[in-house]
Amino acid sequence: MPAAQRLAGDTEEAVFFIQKMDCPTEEKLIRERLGQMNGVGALEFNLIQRELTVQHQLPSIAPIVDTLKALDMLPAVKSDSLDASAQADAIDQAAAYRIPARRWILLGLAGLAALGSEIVAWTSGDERSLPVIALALLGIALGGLGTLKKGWIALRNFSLNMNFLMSLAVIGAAVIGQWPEAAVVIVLFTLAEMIEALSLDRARNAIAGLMAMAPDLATVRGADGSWTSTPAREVAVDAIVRVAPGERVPLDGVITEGATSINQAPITGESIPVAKQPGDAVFAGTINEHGSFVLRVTAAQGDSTLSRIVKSVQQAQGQRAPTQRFVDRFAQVYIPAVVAMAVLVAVLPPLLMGADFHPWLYKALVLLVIACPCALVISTPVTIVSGLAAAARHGILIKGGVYLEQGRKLRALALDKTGTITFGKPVVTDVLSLAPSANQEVLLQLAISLATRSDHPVSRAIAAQEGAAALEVSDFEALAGRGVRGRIGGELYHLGNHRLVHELGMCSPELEARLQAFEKQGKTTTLLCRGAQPELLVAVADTVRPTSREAVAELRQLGVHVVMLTGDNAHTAQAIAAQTGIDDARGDQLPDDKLKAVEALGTQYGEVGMVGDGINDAPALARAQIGFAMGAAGTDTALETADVALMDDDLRKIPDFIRLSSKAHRVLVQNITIALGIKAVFLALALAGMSSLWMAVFADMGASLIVVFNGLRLVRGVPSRVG
Ligand SMILES: Nc1ncnc2c1ncn2[C@@H]1O[C@H](COP(=O)(O)OP(=O)(O)OP(=O)(O)O)[C@@H](O)[C@H]1O
Ligand SMILES: [Cu+]
Repeated sequence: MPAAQRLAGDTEEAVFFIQKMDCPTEEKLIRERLGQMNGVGALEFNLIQRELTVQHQLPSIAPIVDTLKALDMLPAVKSDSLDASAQADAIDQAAAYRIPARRWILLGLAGLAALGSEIVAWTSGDERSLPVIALALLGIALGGLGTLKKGWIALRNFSLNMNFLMSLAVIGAAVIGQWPEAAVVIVLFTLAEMIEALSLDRARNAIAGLMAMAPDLATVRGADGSWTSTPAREVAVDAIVRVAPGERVPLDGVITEGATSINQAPITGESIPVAKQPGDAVFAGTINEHGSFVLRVTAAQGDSTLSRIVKSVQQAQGQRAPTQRFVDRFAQVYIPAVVAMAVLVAVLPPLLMGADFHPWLYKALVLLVIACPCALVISTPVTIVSGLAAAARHGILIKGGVYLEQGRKLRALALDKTGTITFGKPVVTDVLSLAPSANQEVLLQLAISLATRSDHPVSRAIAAQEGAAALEVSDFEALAGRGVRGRIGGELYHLGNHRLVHELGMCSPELEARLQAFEKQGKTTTLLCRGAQPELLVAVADTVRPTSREAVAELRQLGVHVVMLTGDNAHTAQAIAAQTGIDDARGDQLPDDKLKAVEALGTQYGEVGMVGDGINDAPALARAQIGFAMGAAGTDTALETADVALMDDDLRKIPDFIRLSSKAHRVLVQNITIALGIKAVFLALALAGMSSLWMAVFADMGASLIVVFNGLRLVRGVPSRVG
């Protein structure tokens, strides 16, 4: 197979919708032809969406279209970076594609003709009488011309594919006088292809079904204040939309009036209603339970969180998972090997042993049918897509089949504390003046003035304190992992943690003892230092999420070592870890320490996952085999950068993800075993002369159906938490 050329410099991209591309054999054919064209680079196939993405450097896409047409692929242009106006050509064909009734009727008639031919041959005892041949030809003409045509194209392009093998088998059967059998085989094969196309549609619908959750219409306020029903896709950002009780939210937005509770299951997978009030974000597709409310639209329909989830799942399934790559490589060797074997079977026994020519030729034809790896090749993508779709429904967005396959191998998981194990919304619990003479009010005002300038959760907690108005701060600077500093009224102040105080050389045994008392209660301590003197101590406490403890226990059951990595001090880390059931907690971690910790976990345990907010742990997240982000429904970056994004803040979704990964793995192994097992059985039967052609086709069809339905089983859901 020609490798895709590496194109240097800028490339253009065109996306085609190819209705006829529903079997991996078509992919192979296209890959072989387009791969040889000058100026064509990477090709990306998405069989389930029937999409082909071509990177190229051609002045126009016409030659690509011509090549595809010559292969009888009937491409429709979905997008073309050279010609933006081409876009409308085929946007929703994938969704609208159905097998036309005409084809089913033709196939039914073909089946009757084939059956008739079989019956006449059987009752008359003559397989080569005129009526038998006429009926068989009728069956082939009605049901098999498509296959024969594709077979001919494959032959012209020297591509050994399923259609070619089938055509050869049918022609071979006719040549040796097995007319009824030739007709039955081709009808069965066509039927199998149609059923396979249908089942792929089901896999695709698993994804499209996600999108269908957002309503098409929105009630929008016009300039005159009246409400009109408008198609959601036409509603612009900042429009004002009303949502009635029981309705689904049509677009992403922020509530401006009214309060309600919303079932966010379509986004987060969690059906417990969430209370919403003005200022809260709501998502397209979620269900408004009680109140009626008004929202200001924050994203057009195509950019809504739900759309982005769907796009992300579609992209994810376009990338090949490791098993799929293996299966594809295997198929490349398998087909030629079986074909070579068929040739030997047809030629050797008659030549060497003077055996009868006919029975061996027949066996060879059966082998050709068995050579079709369709079931094998289709089994993996169907399983992966089903798994990705099931996860998305459960509020877990997996960015590629790779991660779905890898999840079950996780042996260690590093968690960040603030916002991951805890809510990340600390509140001030204690304020303590360290200099007895000083005025605490004034010190607190200074602390608030500095804290107001920072977005760090600890600073935000302090800034939220009641106090006199914030003072002017100059030379403000944030000190990562430590705190902040700035000048107020000409004097330099530091506001930061224990580490900062040490680095400034301001700690004392007395202060140490005071700090420890708070830290051991799981509180985070912050000190305000004037010049060279710590003067005010502020302790803040964060609440552990109730789901964290359960998640940690489940992870441990799954054999995953859980580690807490936090920038907070070691005592606080220990205290919070104890509340959560984590026995390995590491505090005082700067971003670089977190990275090193993840690396060390990798060598000690194997595959490592990391959950973080991506601010102070971006390097560690990138280094982990799987980087998780939480609460992705609200933040764009988390949705985009994580390998696996949890749409809400429930850590229990990680054990769910691992279980889904194990289940997907089991289904993959089953599918490969079934596909290869059936082939092996029929290989033996064929050589023993005990399999007929139609049995081989039937077995092939059966195997395809079994693996597809087995794969689709995954859509039904994420394995439950109990047990
Ligand atoms: N802007 C700031 N204002 C106040 N304190 C800060 C600030 N930045 C850092 N700190 C102090 O430094 C510590 C470490 O901060 P860092 O941002 O590295 O981790 P974190 O967000 O607290 O915890 P985690 O690593 O679990 O997310 C904080 O616990 C806090 O005490
Ligand atoms: Cu100290």
